[in-house]
Amino acid sequence: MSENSEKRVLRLGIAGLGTVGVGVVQQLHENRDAIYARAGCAIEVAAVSARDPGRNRGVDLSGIRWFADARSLATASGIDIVVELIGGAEGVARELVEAALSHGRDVITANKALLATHGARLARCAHDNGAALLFEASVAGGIPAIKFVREGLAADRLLRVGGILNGTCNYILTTMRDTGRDFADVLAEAQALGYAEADPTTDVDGWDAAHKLAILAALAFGRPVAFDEMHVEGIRGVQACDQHFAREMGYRIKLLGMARQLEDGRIEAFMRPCLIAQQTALAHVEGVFNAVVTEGTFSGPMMIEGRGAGAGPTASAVIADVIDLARGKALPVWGVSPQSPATCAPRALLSGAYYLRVNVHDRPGVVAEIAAALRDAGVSMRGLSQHDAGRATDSTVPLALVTHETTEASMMQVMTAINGLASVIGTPLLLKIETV
Ligand SMILES: NC(=O)C1=CN([C@@H]2O[C@H](COP(=O)(O)OP(=O)(O)OC[C@H]3O[C@@H](n4cnc5c(N)ncnc54)[C@H](OP(=O)(O)O)[C@@H]3O)[C@@H](O)[C@H]2O)C=CC1
Ligand SMILES: N[C@@H](CCO)C(=O)O
Repeated sequence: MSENSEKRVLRLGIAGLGTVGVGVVQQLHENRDAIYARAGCAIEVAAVSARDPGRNRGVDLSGIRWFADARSLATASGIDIVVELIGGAEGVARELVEAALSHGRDVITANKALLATHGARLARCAHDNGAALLFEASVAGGIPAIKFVREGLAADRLLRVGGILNGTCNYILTTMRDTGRDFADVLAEAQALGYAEADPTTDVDGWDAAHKLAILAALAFGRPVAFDEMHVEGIRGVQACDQHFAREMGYRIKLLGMARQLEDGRIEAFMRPCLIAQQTALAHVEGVFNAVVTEGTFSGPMMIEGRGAGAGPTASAVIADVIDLARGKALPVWGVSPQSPATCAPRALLSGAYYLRVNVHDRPGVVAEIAAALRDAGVSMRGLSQHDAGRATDSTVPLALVTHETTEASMMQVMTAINGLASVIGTPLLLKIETV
């Protein structure tokens, strides 16, 4: 941190001037007085970097040094904090963050992919070099999710952490339910509205939300999670009929992530579409909103909800980290000294009740075949529903059932058996019914 004779100034080097980077520059300008009062010093954008120096970004960058190579911000003079807002688990973002931390320079990032994938190594690097690594914006945009878990619940023993962590998916699922439209149709709308990327894979296949869950789990349980072992499923398999069945059965479909620590130290973690009871608070987190839920031994269940993306909310989280550093408040990355990653329990060990939807040829004996698959796996059915309204001109019809408590291993056996039936069309959809 620098001092001069007139006032203390904290100088930022911002890498990435897209949605979030420009939001940070704008908010630092528009909310200058309040930020000054809270930081106790002036915050100055001393340097920036992006790919295209010629692009008009709608903010005044005059007098700010431009770096063609973002990695130079790691060691350049006149910079107190590197703010990495490029994105991606590899490439320039990773190289910049590693170089800055190795140089003992504090880093703020919104990059959940980087933290979920390389968090263990980065935490060690920050620790070894006496640098801070802050990442409030990486989970759920404007919601202070990191501070909520790491600082607010520091005294508790958390039993689970999770939530609805992707606004694009929540928007698509909410709109499908409210309008009866199909996934592809609503995805196209989400892209036109700017919620989903042109390549929506990271969002709709669950990876963005899974990155965020990995970060929350690391904070909740004090050590990073082996991200490549986490069970991740997206929402592409959800059809309009599933929304219909879910409503009829008293549920809503949400892309939900949940992590729990098992007694043997392994982490049970999944990000997948789930059914949750429609009378719960989490079921009413709608549209682009996100929510983080925790359950602590001492604090009990809690939920915080808000905007999980966008320039304003995300920039506000980035600047909150800047203010923390200005106040001299930097904590260990995962709230405790660096630890080796925890392994994830295999998916088969999950248990609970399940929803299964199968598109079938509407002819005698089909239900008996499906019931036999459940019987053979030792799964007890709680209810079954079929609607003629869903019957297609080719006499195929969706059929949905819910089970009593069972194991994921048994449901995987059911899925294998059902997939082999001649009467089944397409891929059946299996959703966990999650108690929240
Ligand atoms: N958008 C959101 O709502 C949220 C985003 N985040 C995270 O924030 C980060 C930034 O996201 P967002 O602002 O949306 O991303 P954008 O795609 O809008 O912006 C990325 C920026 O990085 C710059 N960039 C790309 N490659 C390089 C490079 N090699 N060297 C220097 N600059 C480069 C781009 O330059 P140029 O403009 O010249 O192309 C652009 O300015 C990501 O980690 C994202 O996951 C987190 C929460 C919410
Ligand atoms: N693409 C994310 C926002 C960035 O984390 C979402 O839709 O929630």
